[in-house]
Parts: sequence; C-alpha cells; structure tokens
Amino acid sequence: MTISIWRYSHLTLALVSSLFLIVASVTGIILAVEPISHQAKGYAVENLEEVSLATTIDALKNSYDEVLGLEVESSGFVKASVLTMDMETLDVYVNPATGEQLGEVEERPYIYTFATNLHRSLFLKSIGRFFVGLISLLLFIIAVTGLILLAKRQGGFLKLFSKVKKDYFEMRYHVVLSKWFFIPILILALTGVYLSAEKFNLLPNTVVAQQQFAINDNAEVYETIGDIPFFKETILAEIRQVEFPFSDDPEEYYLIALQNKEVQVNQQTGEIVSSGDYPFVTLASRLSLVLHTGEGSVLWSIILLLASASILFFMYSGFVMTLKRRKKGKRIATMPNKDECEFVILVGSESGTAFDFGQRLYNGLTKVGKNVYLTELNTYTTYARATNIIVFTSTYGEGEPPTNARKFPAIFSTIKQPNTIDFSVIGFGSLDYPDYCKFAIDIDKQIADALDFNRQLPLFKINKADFESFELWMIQFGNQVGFAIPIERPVVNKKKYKKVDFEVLERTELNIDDTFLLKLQPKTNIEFTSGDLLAVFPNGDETVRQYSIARIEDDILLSIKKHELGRGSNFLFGLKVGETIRAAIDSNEHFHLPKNEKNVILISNGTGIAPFLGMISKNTTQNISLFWGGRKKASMDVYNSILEKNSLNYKNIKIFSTFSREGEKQYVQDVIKEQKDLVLQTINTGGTIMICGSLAMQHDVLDVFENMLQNNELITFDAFEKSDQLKTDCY
Ligand SMILES: Cc1cc2nc3c(=O)[nH]c(=O)nc-3n(C[C@H](O)[C@H](O)[C@H](O)COP(=O)(O)O)c2cc1C
Repeated sequence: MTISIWRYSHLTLALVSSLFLIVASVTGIILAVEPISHQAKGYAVENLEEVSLATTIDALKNSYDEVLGLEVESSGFVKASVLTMDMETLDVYVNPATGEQLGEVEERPYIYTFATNLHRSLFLKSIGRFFVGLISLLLFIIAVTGLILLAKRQGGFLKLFSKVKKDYFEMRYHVVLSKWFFIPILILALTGVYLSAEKFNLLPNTVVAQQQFAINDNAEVYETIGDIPFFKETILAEIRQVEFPFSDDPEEYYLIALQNKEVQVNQQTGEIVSSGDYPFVTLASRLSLVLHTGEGSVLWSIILLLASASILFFMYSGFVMTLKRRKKGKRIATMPNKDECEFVILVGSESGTAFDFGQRLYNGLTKVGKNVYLTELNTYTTYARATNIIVFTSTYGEGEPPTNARKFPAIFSTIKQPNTIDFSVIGFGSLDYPDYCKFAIDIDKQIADALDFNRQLPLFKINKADFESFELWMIQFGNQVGFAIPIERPVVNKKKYKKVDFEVLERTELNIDDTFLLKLQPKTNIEFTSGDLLAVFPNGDETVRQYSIARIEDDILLSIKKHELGRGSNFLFGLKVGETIRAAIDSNEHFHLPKNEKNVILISNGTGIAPFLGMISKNTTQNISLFWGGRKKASMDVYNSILEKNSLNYKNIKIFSTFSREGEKQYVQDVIKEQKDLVLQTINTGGTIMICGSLAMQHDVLDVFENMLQNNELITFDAFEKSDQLKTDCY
C-alpha cells in the first residue's frame, strides 16, 4: 500500500480522536504519578517470600483485637483491616512479620479520583466509557499505522531502530519518540480496550467455579495457627487477599485469594475445603490493569507517564508536520489549457518539496511570458504543443514513487505524443536513504528509451531539497532553452548570531584572480577552528555573508574573491589594518579535520582552499595530501608562504597544485585521477576526504571517485558517498 494511505489513516484517526486523546493523556500523566507517590511511602515489604501466612496471622492477632482481612498489594505493601480496642475498623499498612503498624491507609486524594473518573468515562457514565474504549481502539490503530510509516521512513521493519535521519525538530522527534514509545503506547491502547470491553461484559464469564472437597473427620486439629501445615507452608508472596473467619466455629473458613486460585481453608485443621482456579480472563484482566496503571512498579509508571506525555507531543508535532506539508503543497489556482503550453512540468511529490521547486520553475517561466502547464505525473497525457517536458519527482521507501506519480510508468507507455519533445528529469531525494532518487532514475530511463523524446539534460539529483543545487540546474536549463529564468529563492528562517569584535591584522592586495587574504584577530576569547564559518554583516543589518575560516595560531585567515557587485567581498576588501568589525563564528562541525584519522585528503579549488590552509598549519602528525586547482601559477602566490612553510617543514604534508590555464592545463580532478593509488589507499583504509570549493568541482571529483571505485572490493562508491569518510563544503 502506498505511503499516503497510511499517512492519511494515521492523520484522520489522530484528528478524530484528538480531543479525547488530550484528555486521556493529561489524566494518564496525573494517574501515572499515583503509583510513584504511593511507592514513595516506603511500606513495601522486601522479603514476602520469607514470611509465612502463619507468621502474619499470628502477628496480627497478637497486635489487634480482631482482624477482618489482609491484602498483599502489587506494590508490595501489606494492608490489614483490623478492629481496634475502640471497636473501630481501620485499614493499616503493617509489617507482616511483627504485626507492627507502619502507617494508616489514607483516603485517596481527590485529584486522582477526579482524574480516574475523567480518564475512564469522561464523567459520562456508560456512554463515556464506550467513547474511551473506542478512543483506545483508535489509539491502537494510530500506533500501528504510525509504525508502518516509521518502517517506511527507516527503510524497512528491520531498520526500525537504526539512526533517525536528520530533519526539522518536530519531524525528527516525532520519529525518535515513536521509536521509544511505540511499545508502551500499544500496551496502553490494548489494555485500555480490554478494560473497557470488560466493563461492558463483552468478555466471557469470570465466575470462579469452586470445587468442594470431602471433609476428613479424622484430620488433626491443631492448637495454634503456627502449627498448621497449610499456613506454615504458604508464603505471603503467593497471597493476594485473606478474609478471616468471623468466629472460632470450625464451620467458618479462611477465604484466601492466591495468585492463581481461591481456596477456603479450615481454621483448625488447615484442610482445603474448596478450591477454584481463576479463569484466564480474570488473570488477563489483572495483568491489563497492572500494565495500564503502572500499579506496583515505579519504573513502569514512569514509562507510562512519559508515554502519555509523548502522545501530547505527537499531536503537536503531527499538527506542525501537516501544516508544513500543506503549505508546501499549495496548488496553483488557474492553469492554462494543457494543449496550448510549450512547457509542461510534471510533478511527483509526497510532502510538497518537489512541487515547491516545480512551482518556482512554473512562476519563472510564466514571468518571462512562456505558456506553462504544471500537473502531477499521474495525470500524464498528450500535450499538443509541448516542446519541453520537465519532471520533478521525489522517491520514497525502496525506490517507490510518491502517490501522485505511481501511475506514471504504466500510463507513459500507452501515450504517444504528437510532437517530439525535449525532456529533463530532476530527482528529489536524500542521501540518507539507500535508494537515492531511485524513482527519478527509473523515470529518466523510461522517458529516454521512448522514441518521441530527446534528452535535454542529464538526470539531476537534489539531496535534501538543496536550493543551491537547484540553482545550478537552472543555469544549465537556461543555457539549453536560450533565455534566463528568474527563480524566487525560498525564505529561510534567520539564524541568531552571537556577534563579537574582530580586529583587522592584515589584508593583501588582489591577485590575478581578484582574490585576497584577510587576517582577523578576535578581541574576545571565543572558540573556533578551521572549517568553521565566519558570518559577516556587510550592510550593518542581519544580511549575512559566510566565509570559511582557516585558524592560524589564534587568528582567523579568510581567502576571499572580490566580485564586482559582491557586497560581502567589497566590504571586506575595503577594511583597513587596525579597524574593528563585528562578526560571528558559525560552527560547522561536519567540516572539521577529524582528530584521529591518520590519512586525510583535502581537495579544493579557488578560495575553497581557506579551511585547508588552517588544517595544514596545525603541526599535526596526520598524513595530509592537499589538492588545489587554480587558474594560473600566479593564482597560488597568495597562499605560497603558508603552503611552502608546511610542505617543506613537515614530511607528512604533500601538496598537489594544478592550473587550468597554464602548463598542462589540468583541473584538480585530473590530478586526482593521476594519484589513483593514493586516493584508493586512503579510501580503503578508512581515511577522510574533504572537499571545499565550487559545486561543479565537487561533482567532477565525485565522478572521478565513482569511476575509481567501480571495481573496488572494500567499499563501493555509494557506501563511500554516504559515509563519514567524505566531508564536503561546496557552494
Ligand atoms: C518515509 C520517507 C522515505 C524516503 N525514502 C527515500 C528514498 O528511498 N530515496 C531517496 O532518495 N529519498 C527518500 N526520502 C527523501 C525524500 O525523497 C525527500 O525528502 C524529498 O525531498 C521529498 O520530496 P517531496 O516532499 O516532494 O515528496 C524519503 C523520505 C521519507 C520521509
């Protein structure tokens, strides 16, 4: 079944039952506190296995005028109903070995009685009980559909407990908490249904059938209870309740409820007069009650408390997730006639990301006066005037299509377009999943194999909705169609930065590539390392530009390319030595030099070398090979003092530089190809590869790695790309 059927069932049931679930969860939290505070009184008897019933009866009879009954609670407390010298009945907790009173049984606090009534019946008697039972059943179904969604998200039931993919707070903790609390919630729901069914007499009869035994007239009569074998041999751990005989008359028996049966015992001979086993339903009811209330176990009560609280969080986070999904999936109100449009955008999107990107392309093309038709992949049909079809689709599960694309592969082969059409496919996915953009790959192949289609661009994959990658594709697409397409950037929530003062220590002149170095010294004691980012605010407002940091001793070195209209680069280039600026460190942990890795390869082009200048200046003993690509030899001059100092002084640091406009005219990926052995050895021994610079360079380098690893036995390219061995920070 498709993911959205599970999602809609999960969501609809949650919505229908939400009010009741809120009441049940809040009262559940309150009620879970009761067993915890009860246990905290500290009357629990540790050694119930070592105290015989005879000892307790004896001790109670010696301590009180009359004893009416005895109960061993699942909390381990022993409660006795006694008659005091003033002829008053009193319920007390006792030490079963000595009869000593530990405390009086107090009246149940009103808050718990109130919460119990609300929790069980919403103060609506039978109707309320019915609703509560129904809501428990819905909670059970919500938990099961949630589990199926969780399994789909994690890539199968076997991977339920594997690491949770990173996402926004509500989504991430909806998943994390559902992993932790799925079982307790399922138990709460099932026992809730069971207890309601019991109240409505929907379960089989639970009367204990007593079997009477023949009375042995010759049975030995004992003087004291302590001599009677039955009472000597029965330990308190086996007992639930004891009703004492009213008088010494041998016809009056002890009525004893054991864990699994009820017996009547002669008070003088200890003979069992009758016995009846509890039916299975009674035992199941008792277990349900204990599991549902947490009675007798502090640990289980805490788990139930957290599980009830987690239901409230699930409702909140589920609501936020739905809102986000809806917001992303807002449809375009008026769509032109499909047969009048030259551009057709086909979208396969489950949670709105691919749709959002498709809509941006739609808006951009419409803005430049093109007739554009946007629709779901499932509604694919003929388009009389179409010259371009662009497919935006995500992937789910194990390469499954999103719901609104699932019919496409079958429909596609049945439709013949009136004209030959250029096509491009963009896949939306996440590298956290094994089948990265699999559905887009399949569609791309299917369309490419069709006779009435011409490939316009190779399949383009976008990881985690990365907008910069999309912009890169837009440039290529603009080149193909021959005009620029304005694309609106999504609004991103602004981050709060902790700004501090930095003094300008040094600024070089521009080199032949308009690149310069800027050395800054923090005026306060702050933590930072190479690979972190410096957030600069060139307009004096919250508009931010970020630059990769090299930490050289205690200073920050930035390598910046000055763009003619670049606000950030012009602002920084305009700074004078001795001047102070306010900026902030933006920690970029995923791009720090790993401390314990023996072999590291650093790959960069242009100003992407910045963090690596700091990494090689750390006096590390790690084997570091730095690859750098620039335009000309002179491009490297600004970095030479740092590069030479380290490569000449330290044998463990090797530098490979390459120039695209001079000498052999090579790009950095060409030198990497030449150093295949070094690269393979580093990858195969678990070493780290870090890439910093342009995205285009990153793609070319990854293509080289993909080739190199084709027949590699130790690690495949796919596994390497997803592993922590590869760290990238490209733009
Ligand atoms: C349950 C679930 C399963 C996913 N499975 C895959 C997958 O197998 N391959 C993949 O590349 N991405 C997978 N993703 C990531 C989505 O494809 C990615 O987030 C995409 O941007 C969503 O686009 P949409 O909102 O348009 O559906 C999965 C995401 C979720 C929530």
